Amino acid sequence: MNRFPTHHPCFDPEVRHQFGRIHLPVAPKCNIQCNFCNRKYDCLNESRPGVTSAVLQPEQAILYLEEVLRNDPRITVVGVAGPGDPFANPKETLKTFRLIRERFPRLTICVASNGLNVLPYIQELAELNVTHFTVTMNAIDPEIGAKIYAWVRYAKSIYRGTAGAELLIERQLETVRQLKAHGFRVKVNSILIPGVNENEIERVASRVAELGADYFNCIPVYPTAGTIFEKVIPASDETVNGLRERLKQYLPQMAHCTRCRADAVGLLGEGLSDESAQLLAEYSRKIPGLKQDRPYIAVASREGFLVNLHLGEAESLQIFAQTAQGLKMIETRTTPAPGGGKERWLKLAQILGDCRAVLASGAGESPRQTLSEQGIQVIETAGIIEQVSEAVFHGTFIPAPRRFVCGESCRGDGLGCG
Ligand SMILES: C[S@@+](CC[C@H](N)C(=O)[O-])C[C@H]1O[C@@H](n2cnc3c(N)ncnc32)[C@H](O)[C@@H]1O
Ligand code: SF4
Ligand code: SF4
Repeated sequence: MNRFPTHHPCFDPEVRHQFGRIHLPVAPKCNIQCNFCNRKYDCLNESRPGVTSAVLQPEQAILYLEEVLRNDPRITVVGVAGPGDPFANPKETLKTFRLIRERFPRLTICVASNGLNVLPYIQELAELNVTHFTVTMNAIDPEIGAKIYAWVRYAKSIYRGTAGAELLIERQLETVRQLKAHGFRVKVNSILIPGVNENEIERVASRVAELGADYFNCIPVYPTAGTIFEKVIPASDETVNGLRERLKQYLPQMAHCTRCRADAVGLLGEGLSDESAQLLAEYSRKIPGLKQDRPYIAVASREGFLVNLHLGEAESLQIFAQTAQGLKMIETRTTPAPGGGKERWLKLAQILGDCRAVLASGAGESPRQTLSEQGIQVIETAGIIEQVSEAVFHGTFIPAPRRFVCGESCRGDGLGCG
């Protein structure tokens, strides 16, 4: 397969007014904390990296992609750029790429990462014909890196200061080297933070050029509320242009980056239109793989009015059907006793063989996966049974209020507040 398809509006500036890209926001978590980044999900009015109006599951992302591609033939590239890091969410990212390849064998796929956890996946990415890769590198010197990265989480440990920066930088450099060895087109983003790394960017450009990188994107920092660098004054256009002129001796320079949202759609510069935002919201509530031929849904409830029990806590589930007269409770079914690992969920799948979904206020990864393999979708939701069940019978769900994920939107270290 051709490893260098054209028509990437970021890598090939000459096509940027004809061809567009879509970012699929399937990667919410991050494994580092950059002191300029604040990943807030739900703001429609802010157009900056790290923002998305919804997060999609891979299966939802494919349905959404199909609809966008049907309506916008300018889109030739699909990418994952957060809102966190694609390889802090490797399962979701790779599943999304696999589904894209099954459905759209010729579409150009790109991905943007901080480079910390890419190495284990490079071979698979190459096999999936992911062709364009962006690595963000803001320093070569760990002392400077320590001013930019609050923490780095790697192999379940947290590293801070120069130790964290050193680990990250080493892996970023090795990532660029191996990506090139596997034939990717590699762009390096470097965020210019005045007073912190303005003298470092040239070192980054020169090192990654030695490793074979193709393209360099020096991006002025976007001062973002809630971050350590929220008050930093970005470099002037004149300074950025002057720096890019100097950097040309190492690599071709990208000068048309529009610092996109994690859910951007269309030509560069087109953030997220109201219609696209609506579509994204709609698909983020769709339930893929719902077996409509199964008549019932099961509900975990304490009292039979609200969905308010975790699946693992429910000693019994109430079974509902949709009838001409509205929602009707058919019966109650006892669930298998706790313990027994996957066996417990396989038994539950048998008990719920005529159900298309089970609604609970929460569920672990194991029941989700086991039940879904048996054709029963586990849906985390909350609220009045009649309302949420109605939505599920129509193929959509009402999400439970988002739970706080440590380190995701605060500046914490991902280890808890205690
Ligand atoms: C949100 S990140 C997601 C992908 C990945 N985590 C990464 O860092 O490359 C996408 C790009 O946005 C950049 N970015 C995030 N916050 C920024 C800010 N406040 N100003 C400028 N660029 C920013 C990142 O450095 C990265 O190059
Ligand atoms: S790597 Fe940095 S810029 Fe990218 S999402 Fe994580 S914190 Fe934000
Ligand atoms: S942020 Fe820059 S490099 Fe990334 S998609 Fe937008 S224009 Fe392209």
